[in-house]
Order: sequence, then C-alpha cells, then structure tokens
Amino acid sequence: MEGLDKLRIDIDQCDKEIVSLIEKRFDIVSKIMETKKQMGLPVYHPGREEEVIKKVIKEVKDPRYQEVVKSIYRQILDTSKTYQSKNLFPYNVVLIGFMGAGKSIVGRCLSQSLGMDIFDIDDLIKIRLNSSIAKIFENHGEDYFRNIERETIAEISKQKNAVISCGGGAVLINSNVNNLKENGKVFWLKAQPETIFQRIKDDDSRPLLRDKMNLSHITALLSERWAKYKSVADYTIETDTYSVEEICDNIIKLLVTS
Ligand SMILES: Nc1ncnc2c1ncn2[C@@H]1O[C@H](COP(=O)(O)OP(=O)(O)OP(=O)(O)O)[C@@H](O)[C@H]1O
Ligand SMILES: O=C(O)C1=C[C@@H](O)[C@@H](O)[C@H](O)C1
Ligand SMILES: [Mg+2]
Repeated sequence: MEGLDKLRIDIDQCDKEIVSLIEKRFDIVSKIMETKKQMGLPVYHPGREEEVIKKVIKEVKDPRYQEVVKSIYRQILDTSKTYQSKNLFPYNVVLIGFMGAGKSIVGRCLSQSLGMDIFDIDDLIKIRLNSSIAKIFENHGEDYFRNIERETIAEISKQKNAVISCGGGAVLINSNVNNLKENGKVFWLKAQPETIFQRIKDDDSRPLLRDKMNLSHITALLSERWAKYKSVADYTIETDTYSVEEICDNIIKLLVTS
C-alpha cells in the first residue's frame, strides 16, 4: 500500500509538469495565432499536423509508448484547432445552396479541418423524427417538414462557432435567413444544373426531385431559387470544377482573410 501511495505521489507530480507544459504550449499557439493574424498569413497549414506527429514519435524512447503518444498528440492537435477556431471565428459558418451543391459533405470537411462542431439541419430533422426526409414529406407533407426545419434552424442558429449545413430550401423562408445571419456568415455553394444532375442523379432520397430527376426540372427549380441564394449569401463559392477539399480550403482562406 505504501508503494502505491508513493506511485500516486509520482503521478501527481507528473500531472503538474504536464499541465504546466500544456499551458506553455497553448501560450505559444496563441502567440503564433496572433502573429499570423497580424501578418495575414494562412492559419491552417495542411500537412503540419502529420509533421508534428512524426517529430514527436521520433522522441519516444520506449516503443511500447509510441501509440500512446500518437493518440495523445492527435487529441492535443484537435484541441488546438478548436481553440484557434473559437478565437478566430466567433461566429457560425453557414452553408446554403441547391440540393447536391455539397453543403453536407463540405460541411463535414470544414468541421474536420477547423475543429468546429457541425450541425447538418437535414440530419438533425431525421434524428428528431426518426425518419428519412422522403418519409416525412410522404407522411406529413412539405409544410410540416418546413415547420420542423424552421424550429431546428432557430435552435441551432444560437451557436456561435459552428458549421451549419442547411437543407436546399431553408433560405426560402425569411425567418430562417434572419436567424442564420444573426450569428453566421453565409456561404452559397454554387453549382450549375448539369453538375447537380451528375452528382445526385442516382440518389432518390430527395423528395422534391423524386420522379422528376431530370436536367430540365433541376434547371427550372434552380433558376426559381438562384436570386434568393445570391441575395442571402455573404460569399459565393464556385463548386463545379473543384473537389470537396479545394472548396473547403477556399472557404477557410476567405474566413481567415475576412
Ligand atoms: N465538389 C464536389 N465534387 C464531387 N462530388 C461532390 C462535390 N460536392 C458534392 N459532391 C457529391 O454530391 C452528392 C451530394 O452532396 P451533398 O449531400 O453534400 O449535397 P447537399 O448540398 O448537402 O444536398 P441536400 O440539399 O440535398 O442536402 C454527394 O454524393 C457528394 O459526394
Ligand atoms: O431543396 C429543398 O427544398 C430540399 C433540400 C434537402 O436538403 C431537404 O431539406 C429537403 O429534401 C428539401
Ligand atoms: Mg445535405
């Protein structure tokens, strides 16, 4: 028992040193963040995380602890991203645009790159009603869906440092726009009808395109909504010829320089 007490004292001492080093590391992160902000340099450096992990792994003397150190460092780096994002982007990043524009997939990429929480409004509605969007439309009609969507957006818009991926029709309702803009910068993921058709033609989960999955219907619906997306957007993001990662990087560049 005495031996155990001694080991616990050693652990407590170790923890003190670790906490002090964590504070020291985050002080340096804060300084780097401030300097980069002042110099207008990009804050996120793709590849930097892997570089850090490789370097620290080299420092591990006992191979048994390589995985331990790796996993702790992944956590430190993730927490560091979240810490920086909270400071740099004290608002929501709101993605709007037509079905298939990439709001969900780009939202997930942004959340991962910036260490920010992601709220996909369609996904939240599915979870809340334990049903697919298609079934909600089928069983209760579009107005019912729009009401739930309105409530969900009102709730999620209270966040202050999150990525919010909207459904394609969310910004057609003014109260949604007002709520989303209250704490958010709005990015319109713009895509031409041909691109949208190619991306979603084999997916029948979108009720407004069910039985009408053709280029002329997409073109007509998109042109009805085009002016709305354009007027609501703080930024327009081209997506037709870009990969998800490129779109994500373009948005981050705008966030950092705006
Ligand atoms: N830039 C892109 N390059 C290639 N494929 C893409 C791109 N953006 C989206 N996609 C693909 O298009 C499909 C639709 O994307 P996603 O579900 O993100 O669209 P969405 O805007 O969220 O649509 P909805 O309004 O219906 O929710 C997915 O299969 C996705 O992988
Ligand atoms: O464009 C729309 O109106 C919609 C898009 C999807 O994201 C879903 O929100 C739903 O299918 C309606
Ligand atoms: Mg989506």
